[in-house]
Amino acid sequence: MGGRRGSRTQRKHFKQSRENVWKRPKTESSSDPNNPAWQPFATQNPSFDEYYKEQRIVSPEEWDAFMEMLRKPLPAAFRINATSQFCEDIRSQLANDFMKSLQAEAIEGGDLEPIKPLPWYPDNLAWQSNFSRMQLRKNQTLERFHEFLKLETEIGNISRQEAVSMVPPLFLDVRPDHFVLDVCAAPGSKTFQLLEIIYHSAKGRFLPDGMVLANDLDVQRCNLLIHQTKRMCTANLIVTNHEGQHFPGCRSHKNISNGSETTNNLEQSITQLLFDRVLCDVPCSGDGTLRKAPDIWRKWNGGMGNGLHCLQIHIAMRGLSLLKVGGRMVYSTCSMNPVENEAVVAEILRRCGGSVELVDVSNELPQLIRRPGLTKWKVRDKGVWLPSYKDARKLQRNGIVPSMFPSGKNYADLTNNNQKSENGESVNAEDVVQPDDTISSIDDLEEEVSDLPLQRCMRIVPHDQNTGAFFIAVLHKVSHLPAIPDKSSTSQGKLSTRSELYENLSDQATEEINGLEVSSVDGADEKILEVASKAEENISEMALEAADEKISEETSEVDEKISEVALEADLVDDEPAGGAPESNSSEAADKKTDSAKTGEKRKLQIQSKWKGVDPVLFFQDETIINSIKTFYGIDESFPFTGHLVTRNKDANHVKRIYYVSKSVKDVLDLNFRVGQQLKITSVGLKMFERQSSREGSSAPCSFRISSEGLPVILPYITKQILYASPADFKHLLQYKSIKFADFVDADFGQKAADLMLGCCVIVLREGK
Ligand SMILES: C[S@@+](CC[C@H](N)C(=O)[O-])C[C@H]1O[C@@H](n2cnc3c(N)ncnc32)[C@H](O)[C@@H]1O
Repeated sequence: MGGRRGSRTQRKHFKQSRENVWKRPKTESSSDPNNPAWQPFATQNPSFDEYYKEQRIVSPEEWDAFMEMLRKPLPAAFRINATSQFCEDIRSQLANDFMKSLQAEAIEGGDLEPIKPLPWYPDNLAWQSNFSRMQLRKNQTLERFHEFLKLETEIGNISRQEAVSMVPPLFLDVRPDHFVLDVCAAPGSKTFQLLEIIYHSAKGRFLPDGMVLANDLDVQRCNLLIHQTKRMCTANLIVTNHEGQHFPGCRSHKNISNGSETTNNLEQSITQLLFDRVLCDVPCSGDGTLRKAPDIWRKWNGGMGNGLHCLQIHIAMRGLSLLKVGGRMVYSTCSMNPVENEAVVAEILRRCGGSVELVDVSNELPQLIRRPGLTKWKVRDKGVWLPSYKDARKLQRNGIVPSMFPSGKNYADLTNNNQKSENGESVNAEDVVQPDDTISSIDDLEEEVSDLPLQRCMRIVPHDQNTGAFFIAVLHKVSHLPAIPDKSSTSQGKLSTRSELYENLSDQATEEINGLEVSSVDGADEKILEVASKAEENISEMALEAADEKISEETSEVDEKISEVALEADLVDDEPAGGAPESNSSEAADKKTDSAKTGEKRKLQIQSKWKGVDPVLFFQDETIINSIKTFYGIDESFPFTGHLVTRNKDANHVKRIYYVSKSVKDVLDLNFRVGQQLKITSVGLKMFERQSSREGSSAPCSFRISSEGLPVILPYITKQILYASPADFKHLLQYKSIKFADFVDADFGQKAADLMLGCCVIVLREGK
């Protein structure tokens, strides 16, 4: 493993295992029970039983209850969007209407409570219904409730999300001014939740000071995320498409403004993209979702977690390196497997050597039932139990690494009697055995126990509170990460992992310091001593920075490849479902022939560092901005300068103008300064759109306000805005055209007649 080659293999492995979780093969028979070919999913798998019984994730006495719950369909869960203006109405409709009206149906089905708020989720904002998704879809009596869920989801007032998947963001302790990185974010349920938390805790201020950067490796899944988060109408989100383990460092040495800043603001602009909070909800084997995706029963095998372990460590390590000192990171998976969970956490704690602590959160969310993390577990490979790395060596299991085991020990380090193995690692000669040596009985083997406080991790199991399973660990960065050698996975003479880069770079830095120290002692040069001590302080930072540069060079190559593939597959060139400012915007190409469109688009994309991705540009055309300001009478206090972005360099052909928060603007500024390291697939809130109708294009202002952006700018609009009575508002919705004289409120009719040609805003006046 390690290096680019390793990560590609891991990605392939991930994609294969991913299918287990999300896809049912097309060839499989339909789910119609009247079809004779139909077979229900087998909800058993002997290897699963053997594996988890041995891992003791639940006690032997609980085993049957655990398995029984795993075989039941998962109840539907959803969250009310705390920032929605209808939040209170929805909560009360659930508590006062649906809780009662669904009772009869629930009793018939043997459940006591039809729907209930999840007791551990703050403010009764998350609910669980004891009806499965299937029941909701099929049962006539539940139709009204199902329709309610569908409609409110579409509008963005509620989000359907598995109950346990709501847990990780709650442990992140996000505040409104935080910069949050969601490293593996698609399809975006937790991103949406994070944005909600940021907005809700900002308590109605103009826009929160914080932002969320949602990243995912998979461009198609990024589009799902964009679609999902579009319902939030946010200016505080950036969506990027990178490998999490190689996420760019964005560190600038220069502090140059784009010309839009005052000196005061310039002093405060950021020089490195670091985050207050990081969520690493990493790719995993997903067996915690068995109740939702029962096809996993058939495909599950004990090796699935082993193949993801190293990738998970790399993503988590990158997350930690992008976390500010003092910041919090949550590592989570929807897998029950200790190799993907406790083993990963243990390895990152070892690599961070005291700079990162595992937080005891037992006092947080006390109503959430969870189990402490394991301190002992075993590794299974190709049907054989391996209690320690020593055993993996004996059996020459190349895919097994020391970090998968509780001690994390590479036993070769502990002996004097060493020899070099094939891959350059030391092996105790006594331990070298033939591959056909087998381990007969697991009971004969020595059991490893971790000495790290892994009981502070949390495992949620299904039968504790009728949910799916999840694993969560909360980490706190107390100081800069050290330069750590990655002994567990080193291949000789090759820099392949980030930690190896750290090691190598930190060695160089140490040599420099040693040199300086010698000369300073010899020449008693105080200046040199000062520089030396400063250099020493900065070792890990230097290592990080140089590693970032190396990694980001490598990443851009691979990411360009991904872009090419996406372009070929027409993923990038299509207008996305949500219409957000994705890389695929086709602004410049409007009203041109297809080939001219393609030519122009390619030209624009060439200006971008990322192939197939239109660059994000600050929109600074004063003529257009002033015409918008004047036409809508936008109050001077509305922050315009530097907050408008587009994907098109040619102002005459800009079709959409997006609005970004101050936090996002700062990140975009930095991204320019560091040579566009971020591959941005979506950013900003669509605020203005060029009028396309004939009447509209002859209006004094050629841009209309988009409905997504309206809530943000509404309080600042002083012209082209009218307040209608409910009766007139209804008429406006009902009829395509109305004569001014026909409005019920004559004054409203007169004001409407006085409007300038073009877009206007009609606000519904409160009725009686
Ligand atoms: C468990 S899912 C994340 C679910 C998401 N956090 C949510 O709540 O909706 C894992 C995600 O990781 C992405 N992924 C896989 N390998 C990755 C990598 N190397 N870097 C970043 N993302 C990756 C997958 O595309 C997938 O969307």
